[in-house]
Amino acid sequence: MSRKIALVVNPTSGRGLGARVAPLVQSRLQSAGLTVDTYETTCAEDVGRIAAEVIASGADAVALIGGDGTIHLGVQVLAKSGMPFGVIPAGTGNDFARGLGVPLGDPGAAADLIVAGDTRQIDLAVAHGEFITTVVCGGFDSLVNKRANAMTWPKGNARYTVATLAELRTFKPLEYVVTIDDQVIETAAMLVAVGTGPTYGGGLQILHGADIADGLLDVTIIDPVSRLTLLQMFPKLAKGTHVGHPMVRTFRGRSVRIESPGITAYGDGEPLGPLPVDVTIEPGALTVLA
Ligand SMILES: Nc1ncnc2c1ncn2[C@@H]1O[C@H](COP(=O)(O)OP(=O)(O)OP(=O)(O)O)[C@@H](O)[C@H]1O
Repeated sequence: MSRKIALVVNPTSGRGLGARVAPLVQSRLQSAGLTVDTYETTCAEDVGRIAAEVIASGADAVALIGGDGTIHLGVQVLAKSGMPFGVIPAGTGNDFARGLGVPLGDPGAAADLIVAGDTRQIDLAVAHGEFITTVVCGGFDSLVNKRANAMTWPKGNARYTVATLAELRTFKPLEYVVTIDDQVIETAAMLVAVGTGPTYGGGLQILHGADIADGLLDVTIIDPVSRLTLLQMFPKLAKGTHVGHPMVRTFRGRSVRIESPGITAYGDGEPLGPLPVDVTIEPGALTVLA
């Protein structure tokens, strides 16, 4: 009997990329002999509702066409369900797909991973009662995230560059208390980021070397640096070569609390709520086709 795949499409992801790649992905899956039921979301709430329907329908797996925001919504329902979950990246950031090693910019190749059907278990972080698939941040980066989310221009990752330059003009280091398991760190810092996946902001390796299946949270603290030094760090973040910089500290742990007054925590690029935020880990919570 052929495997039954539910293909859930956010047509608005990546400014319409989701809608554009859906027919190609559907026909690739069908020509490989899979039975495909396609669902198109009409609003954010549809993602979780359809994911729950799919789990109840007895489908063998679910594939999501979308970006990190759509995946975040779907994972709230798919986590701990045991339902194998594949991703066709179609967003602007695609950091979850990047962390999994799913090919970007090649929906056919991403669909082939779903056809292959190999599964593995990966970890999820939990913060403010939500599953997080990539990074929780609270600091300079959450201000950049907030500004970038509100921008309609420029398109794609260039938004983060423009937002970074704008925030840099006025940003001052923040006072933090960061608790990693039993270790309490009181420090001034530019940002504190924690999570399971290595990147955010469309490929910035803030948690360079993070293993999505090691049962641990990775933490990066960037200590107070000048605006120029922070700016110079961005190309290094893209390559992961910021690690080893004397003002970059990295840690691993099972629970992390970030406290700093007046800052909002972001998770998977979406606002989670004001700090403090407690981040914990759910090892192996998601079954992925990748
Ligand atoms: N029809 C829809 N179905 C699902 N979500 C929708 C829809 N219309 C708007 N949205 C909103 O779109 C948001 C963003 O979608 P998504 O993350 O897939 O794309 P993106 O923002 O282009 O990419 P990325 O998050 O990778 O930067 C979702 O979090 C949701 O709130």
